[in-house]
Amino acid sequence: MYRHPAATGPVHTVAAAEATQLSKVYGEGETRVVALDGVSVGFARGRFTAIMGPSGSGKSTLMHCMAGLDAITTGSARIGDTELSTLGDRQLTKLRRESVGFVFQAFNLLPTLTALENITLPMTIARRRPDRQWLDTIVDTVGLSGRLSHRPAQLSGGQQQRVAVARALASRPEIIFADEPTGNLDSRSGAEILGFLSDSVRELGQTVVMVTHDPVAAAYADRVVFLSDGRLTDELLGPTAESVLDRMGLFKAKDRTT
Ligand SMILES: Nc1ncnc2c1ncn2[C@@H]1O[C@H](COP(=O)(O)OP(=O)(O)OP(=O)(O)O)[C@@H](O)[C@H]1O
Repeated sequence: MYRHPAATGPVHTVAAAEATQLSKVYGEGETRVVALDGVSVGFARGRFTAIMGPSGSGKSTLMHCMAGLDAITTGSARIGDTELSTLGDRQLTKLRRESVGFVFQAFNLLPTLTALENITLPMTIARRRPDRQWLDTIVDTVGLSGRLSHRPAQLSGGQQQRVAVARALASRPEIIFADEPTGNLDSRSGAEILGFLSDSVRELGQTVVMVTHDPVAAAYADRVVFLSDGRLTDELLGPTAESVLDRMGLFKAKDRTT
């Protein structure tokens, strides 16, 4: 099992990441916003979870807090056995580099590097030698074999996002967080990316958490958790696009009656 060097206490984790009574407050006085209000949720190992909810419900905040990109106000956020609030900036940077993979809506590739250099960049920075066989598997999985020496500007949006997915997978992180990974893609490229993310879970045992607005995207996940006004309000196992839509409709109907 993964164990961060800074971790203390007993090993008891089944979740790759877990929030317990997690609250996040931005600002103070008149600008105070409670973005997360006592959220408790676990993201099981080797599972694909989608986070859904209306705009402003706290989806990105939850992802950022769980990924150690944003400090929590109260409660607990853990990756593996590591309590993020106990880590200093340097330890957090190390944890993000070693244990977390990211895929963002804007592909966030370095324009001067080739596809291969972008994929291996986090490991280059960490001075870790990539596992050649693993790298080949990933590059094959995302269908980039013929494009490794291309720079991002020479690749389509879908191919750039495939590079970002390969980069997230390359170091076999404890967990991958994807924030609207198909937001900038046409539906065919989007479906490919979602297919790669779910393949990485089912075939490679990766843990993936994805924020999305799209019921079709959410249907690739094993489980959907719904946020509303900073609270976890519902969840759906084995979602289909129809069941997600249905559930979202229900929320809208509830909103109208309260
Ligand atoms: N840095 C910040 N400073 C102040 N308030 C913030 C900050 N980031 C987010 N918020 C507020 O926290 C709440 C939750 O925002 P968040 O971005 O997590 O929502 P979201 O569900 O991801 O929304 P969207 O679907 O529109 O991306 C919102 O009310 C937002 O305005």
